[in-house]
Formats: sequence, C-alpha cells, structure tokens
Amino acid sequence: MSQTAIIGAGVMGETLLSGLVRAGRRVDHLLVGEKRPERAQELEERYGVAVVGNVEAATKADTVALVVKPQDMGEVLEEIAGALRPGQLVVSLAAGITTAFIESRVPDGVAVVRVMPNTPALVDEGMAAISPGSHCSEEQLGEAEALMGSVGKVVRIPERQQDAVTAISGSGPAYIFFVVESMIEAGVHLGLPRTTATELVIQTLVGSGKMLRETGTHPTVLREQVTSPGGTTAAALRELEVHKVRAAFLAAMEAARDRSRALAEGS
Ligand SMILES: NC(=O)C1=CN([C@@H]2O[C@H](COP(=O)(O)OP(=O)(O)OC[C@H]3O[C@@H](n4cnc5c(N)ncnc54)[C@H](OP(=O)(O)O)[C@@H]3O)[C@@H](O)[C@H]2O)C=CC1
Ligand SMILES: O=C(O)[C@@H]1CCC=N1
Repeated sequence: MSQTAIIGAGVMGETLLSGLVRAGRRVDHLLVGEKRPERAQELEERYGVAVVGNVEAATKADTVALVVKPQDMGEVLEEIAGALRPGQLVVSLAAGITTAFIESRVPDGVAVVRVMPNTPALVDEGMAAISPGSHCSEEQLGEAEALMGSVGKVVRIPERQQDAVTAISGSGPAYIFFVVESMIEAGVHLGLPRTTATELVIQTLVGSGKMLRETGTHPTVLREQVTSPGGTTAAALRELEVHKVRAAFLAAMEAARDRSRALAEGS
C-alpha cells in the first residue's frame, strides 16, 4: 500500500485523517506534517499516526495532501518542492489555489489534483469535487478520487468550476448550520425549551435531507407539498420572500466565489 502524507492537520486535515483511519487505512501508511509540537503530540496520541516534518512527509509519501490555508500554500510548497519527485501525486484541498499555481512550484512530472471537500466528511457524508492538473494521469485522478471517496461522495468537475463549487458545497455546511441556529433561536423566541427546539430542528433537517436524497423529488415540489393553501407555511415563506432570503443566498454565494478567486491571487 502506498504512503499518504497530510500536510496541515487543522479542521479539514484532521477530518481527512480521521476518515482514512475509519476507512481502514493502516496508520503506518499515513504521515502527518505539522509544525506545532503540542498539536503533533495530540494527533499522535489520538490516531497513533507518525507526525513528522513537512520535508520528511513529502519525501516518504507517494501522495501528498496539502491542507494548509491558501495563504500558507506558497511557503509550504517552497519548503517541500526539493523533496518532491516525478510520479508523486499532490492533492490540494485549499480554496482558491489553482493547479497551475502548484505546478509552477513543484518539479516537472509531479501530478496535481485540486479538491474542494467539506466538513461532513467527518461523518463520511462529505462532498468533494476534484479537478486534474495539466499532467495528471487517469490513474492518479482515480487515486485522488479514492482518497476523498473514503469520506463521502466525489464528483469530477472542470477546474474553472472550482470557485463556484467552493461557494456551494465547500462553504455550504456553514450556511446550513446558520439556518439551523436561526431556527433554534426562533423556537426559543416562540417559547420552546432550547433542548426541544434543537431536537425539532435537527430532526427536521435530517428528515428533509433524507427525503431529498431518497425520493429524488425536486425541492420545489417537496416545498409545495408542505405548503397548505392559506396555511402556516405559506405565511412563513411570504416573510422569507419579503426579507429577500433567496436574494441574500445568491449574494452570499457570489461573495464566497469571489473570495475564492481572490485567494488564488494571494489576498
Ligand atoms: N474548514 C473547511 O470547512 C474547509 C477547508 N478547506 C481548506 O482546507 C484548508 C485548511 O483549512 P482549515 O482546516 O479550515 O484551517 P485550519 O487553520 O484549521 O488548518 C490549517 C492547518 O495548517 C497548519 N499549518 C500552517 N502552516 C503549516 C506548515 N507550514 N506546515 C504544516 N502545517 C501548517 C496549521 O497549523 P497551526 O494551527 O499550527 O498554524 C493548521 O493546523 C484551507 O486551505 C481551506 O481552504 C476546504 C474545504 C472546507
Ligand atoms: O472558509 C473557507 O475559506 C474554507 C473553504 C471552504 C470552506 N471553508
């Protein structure tokens, strides 16, 4: 089995690491590059994985997953470029960073795949979109697909769609949690105990998600089925339209897409 290194084990890096361990990947086939000693010790204790320097991780691994912030990507690539060799696969999970950015900083013959994952990977319900760089073979793209497939669903997309994907599924869990928070607070405002409001909202979310996935019915139809003529749902939806929630979602996701583009330019 080949060696996989994860450089940058924060929220997303640890999510990937934990998923690979859950999926049965042997920890002696995993390496983590992490610079803070206390974090390194925490990860070693939690997963039994070897935490090493970035250069050692890049040298020993066949696949190197880069999960540092976009702003740290240039520095990390400069550090590990000398350790990389043709035939290795670099998989970047960073928002905004293009395969061209990485390819221009690593030796010729190193394959690059850009991935936009999301945090539900922590419960094996991730959504990842992957795009190959300019000299990535089908086999190497398949390796990246298998890597992300161990923690959820994977789709292949043209790289030009990655900023939009980042705005939708990459950042998406945060919008959903924001809606959940808002509904719980509303329930408390209406006089429900917080624990009751929380249970109601979470089960409503899970049930609605399951309906979407399992029935394959369009969300508009599912919404119409809830909306009895002259009833409570119609009254609520009217307020959401009055408060321009649909327009707010569009503006929010345009902002996320634009931020992803800006990250590519180093800002
Ligand atoms: N969080 C999310 O939902 C998603 C994140 N991503 C992408 O994942 C990447 C990481 O994001 P996230 O996990 O949220 O951020 P975090 O800040 O939680 O994680 C970044 C990690 O990188 C480490 N790091 C920084 N510099 C180095 C270095 N030189 N060598 C090794 N490790 C280093 C940090 O260590 P330290 O704390 O010690 O600085 C930290 O542990 C980003 O590029 C982001 O765009 C993509 C999709 C979803
Ligand atoms: O907020 C961010 O920049 C990262 C990328 C997508 C989700 N989190």
